[in-house]
Amino acid sequence: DTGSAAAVPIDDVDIAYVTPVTIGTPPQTLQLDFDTGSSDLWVFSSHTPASQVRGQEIYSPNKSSTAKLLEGHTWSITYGDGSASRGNVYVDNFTVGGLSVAQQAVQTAQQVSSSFTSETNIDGLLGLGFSTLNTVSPKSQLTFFDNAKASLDSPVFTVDLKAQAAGTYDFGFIDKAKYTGEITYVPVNTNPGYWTFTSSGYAVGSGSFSSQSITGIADTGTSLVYLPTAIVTAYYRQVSGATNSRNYGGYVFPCSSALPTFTFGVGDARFTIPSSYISYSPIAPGSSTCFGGLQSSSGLGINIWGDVALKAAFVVFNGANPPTIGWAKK
Ligand SMILES: CC(C)C[C@H](NC(=O)C[C@H](O)[C@H](CC1CCCCC1)NC(=O)CC[C@H](O)[C@H](Cc1ccccc1)NC(=O)OC(C)(C)C)C(=O)O
Repeated sequence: DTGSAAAVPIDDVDIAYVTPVTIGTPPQTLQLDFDTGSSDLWVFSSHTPASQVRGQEIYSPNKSSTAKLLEGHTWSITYGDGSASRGNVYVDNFTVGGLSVAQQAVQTAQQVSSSFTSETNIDGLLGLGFSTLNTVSPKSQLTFFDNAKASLDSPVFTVDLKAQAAGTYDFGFIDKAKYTGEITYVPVNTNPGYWTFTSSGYAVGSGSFSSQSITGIADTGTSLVYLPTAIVTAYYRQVSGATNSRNYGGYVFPCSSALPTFTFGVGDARFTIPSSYISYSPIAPGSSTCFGGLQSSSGLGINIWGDVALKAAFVVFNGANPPTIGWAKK
């Protein structure tokens, strides 16, 4: 089996991407944020209080002839940005881009935090991290990828995110038309459950490449790139007027400033993030001060290669044993 579905930016700065999925019988279509940085599949549902729903599509298990309540199971999750949700669990038919899983655990929200309510374009999340991170209790549940893996032609999914355009999530195959040159694979550390790998170093603009190990997670659910402070200050030293603003919570700079590119290494391969991705967005609509797409990870305790980096590559998440991650130019 294989599957392929679109990854569509939800706004004009690619803060997140959503992918259509269908749940139940007859099929109910929702737009989910596919997230390699977590491992819960949860949706806005008929159990979500109306006061917390603002236009999101919902899943109604009572309208699905194949839905079954997972008795006594609950879930509760809090993400890095402080947003949270919790609820109960059903199993039902679940399809992504032609790839179906018959008894997928679908976590129905009974409570979502205000940031989810206000994010009207996201109807829920589909976790693509390792199932060890799943929060369902008393028995944790498998991700869609883990459930589908045995039926896939190859135990992989690939991520091709684009700037202000629809990209794709492919399951079970590697589409040669989506990348150029070779794919460079490196090991993945699955503890505690992210796709953690080690980059071989970085360069700012046309500067020399600094070979150093940068261990971090490949996270489709994080918008920006968060790296060690020394690297980030070296970058913004090349940007006139850049400051690390406590007020705006990170590096900002005059939108008119010239920005260097940022290159990162994976093994012997080199990937360059265009300046336009790092000139992320004005701090407010129409402002001449811009917020950087590269920020310090010092407060996070983990380095994160988010969408700003993933957009610059074609990435293979290889779920074989042992798992690896592959990066290619496109
Ligand atoms: C609970 C654990 C098992 C897993 C958990 N994993 C994570 O927190 C990482 C994961 O990738 C989560 C997944 C996101 C949660 C919030 C909704 C969107 C998905 N990432 C995160 O928690 C990181 C948050 C993102 O970076 C937000 C996302 C966003 C999207 C739309 C609108 C506003 C904000 N972007 C964001 O803040 O962009 C700015 C900085 C430009 C404003 C953890 O490590 O704690």
